[in-house]
Amino acid sequence: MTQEQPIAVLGGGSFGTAVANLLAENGHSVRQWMRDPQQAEAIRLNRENPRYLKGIKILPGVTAVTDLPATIAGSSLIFVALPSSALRSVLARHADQLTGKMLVSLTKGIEAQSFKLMSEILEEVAPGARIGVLSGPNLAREIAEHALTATVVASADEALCERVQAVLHGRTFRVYASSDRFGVELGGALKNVYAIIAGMAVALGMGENTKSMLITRALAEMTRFAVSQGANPMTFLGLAGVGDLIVTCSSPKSRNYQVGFALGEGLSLEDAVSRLGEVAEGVNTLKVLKAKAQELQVYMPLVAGLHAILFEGRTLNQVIELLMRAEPKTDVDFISTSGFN
Ligand SMILES: NC(=O)C1=CN([C@@H]2O[C@H](COP(=O)(O)OP(=O)(O)OC[C@H]3O[C@@H](n4cnc5c(N)ncnc54)[C@H](O)[C@@H]3O)[C@@H](O)[C@H]2O)C=CC1
Ligand SMILES: O=C(CO)COP(=O)(O)O
Repeated sequence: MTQEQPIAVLGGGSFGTAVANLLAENGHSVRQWMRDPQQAEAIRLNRENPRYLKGIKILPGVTAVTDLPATIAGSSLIFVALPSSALRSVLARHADQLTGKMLVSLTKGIEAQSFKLMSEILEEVAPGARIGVLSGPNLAREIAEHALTATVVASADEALCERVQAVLHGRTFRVYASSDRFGVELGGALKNVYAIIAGMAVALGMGENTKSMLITRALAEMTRFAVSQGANPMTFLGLAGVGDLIVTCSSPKSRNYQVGFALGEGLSLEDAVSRLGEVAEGVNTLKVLKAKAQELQVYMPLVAGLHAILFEGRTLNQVIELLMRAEPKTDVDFISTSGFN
């Protein structure tokens, strides 16, 4: 019997660890690459990630490794769970090894200067690779603790979607397929910004009406932006759109929500981010999104409001006053202007 090649997961953080464990649970041999040799050694010895997902046992099928060229060479399917700020630089060094491989981005961010999504960076770095993204309401700790969870794999490459479904589907994890890679990936990146706002609202003791208004108007705003980029608004009604928006805006387990909550408690942005000690992609996404919306003249009052508080010295009360007094608008305007029915 031929032995299956190991599957690679790049990234030693919460999500890489959760996905590596899921794959191992389904009987696959997994190489989880991380840059920190001490962390890899600790996982080999204690079967637990010393820094992320504490208390979760890492299954024997997961091997923590630090040799990236060997990890890439040994796998035809590679999941990338690196922060958006690191993805390009880590993979560009090994571009010549990536031809023909299936690369699936788990990263929910946008590159600072270029405004590129992670799969677009992968395409640039590895033009000969087969590319997909995985996105949905997927809090790492809940996946690791076997909460029933669903996600979306998106790619124009149907065989890639089928392979990802085959390796990840399990007792507690369901994978839906989509051909709208752009919409699925954009949804995952944009919702992080609104989770910061939602966390802030909770810290400030705002009511349930307010939370519902925020989430719903956030969906309108992110869909409006996506439509301006040529995306299909229907994707935003799926798991990777409204699904991920709901979980990230309602859960104290979300790191972006935690940053917002800390801001609402009165911490500075710098202190909020350093208290977290993990990646909160929404902070960078906010900066690039505000600039892009302005350039494209897309109306995004929540993004503009959060940006004004964090980077332009406005107070929360000033921003709330502006938002509530803005001229009356129609409710689901983003659908009627899109050209989609
Ligand atoms: N944690 C979650 O619940 C989910 C996270 N994601 C996304 O996955 C991506 C990664 O997030 P997490 O694993 O949660 O982050 P994390 O903060 O838990 O871990 C980040 C990991 O990346 C490593 N890293 C940072 N810079 C690096 C570099 N230059 N080279 C190599 N490794 C580097 C860190 O050492 C750490 O192991 C983010 O884009 C996030 O939005 C997506 C879905 C769920
Ligand atoms: O993307 C996530 C859930 O789907 C995780 O969100 P945070 O990065 O805010 O923890």
